[in-house]
Amino acid sequence: MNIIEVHQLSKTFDLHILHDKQITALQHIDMTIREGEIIGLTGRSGSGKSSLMKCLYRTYLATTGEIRYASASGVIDLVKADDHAIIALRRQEMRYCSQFLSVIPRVPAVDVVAEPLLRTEKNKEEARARARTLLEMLGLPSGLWDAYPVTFSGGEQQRVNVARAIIAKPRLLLIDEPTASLDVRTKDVVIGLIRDLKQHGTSVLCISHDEYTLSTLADRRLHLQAGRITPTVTEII
Ligand SMILES: Nc1ncnc2c1ncn2[C@@H]1O[C@H](COP(=O)(O)OP(=O)(O)OP(=O)(O)O)[C@@H](O)[C@H]1O
Repeated sequence: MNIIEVHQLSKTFDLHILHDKQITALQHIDMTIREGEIIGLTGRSGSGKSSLMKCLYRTYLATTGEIRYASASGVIDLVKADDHAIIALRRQEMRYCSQFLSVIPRVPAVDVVAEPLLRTEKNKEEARARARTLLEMLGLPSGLWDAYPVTFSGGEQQRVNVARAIIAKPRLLLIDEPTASLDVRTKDVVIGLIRDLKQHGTSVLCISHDEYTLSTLADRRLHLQAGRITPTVTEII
């Protein structure tokens, strides 16, 4: 069964400060994601990968088209759904993990990671224990677990970000460059954790430029070129 069906999705930005110049980021996108499928999303810089992901997460509102999402409680069009429905989906079943951690001031790493569980789970200590397990698997030194991620290195922040994205086992995970700036061992851990999610039924759309990650993780690839999905990869990425 498809968890996502995208029909004729386009996204155009109107740049008011540039005298209403228009930038077309996505054009007539048709795509599907099956339950438990991992899709690798590739394409050159500026080809529209992040815009597509943000349209699926509704950070960006698509200009035209339809995104049918088979939620746990029925099919919903993510383009037309009201904001309350989108917020509920984000809390319960969809997660977007950008390349960069948006750091929450004065919240220790373990709570940043556990936060998606802390909202719902009664047993807060169990949620924190799960967060510590993930941080340990990802090789974040234990001395940093209670520190604030604002001062962490890029790779350390990325581990926190990935752990936070997967801790609540979302139904749909949109993840941008999860293995960039990680060493090979940690890369393998991230790949293993995302594969575990797939076993649990999670569908994943993963932007990556890393051939190792794509070849070991993705069931299928979609390639974007100037805002369109191309049937085959025709350019060097
Ligand atoms: N908020 C925005 N306002 C205006 N233009 C935007 C906005 N977001 C993206 N764009 C434009 O849309 C096009 C696609 O950008 P997008 O970030 O989706 O590409 P990308 O493939 O993710 O690139 P990268 O690999 O460099 O992250 C670019 O021309 C970009 O300038």
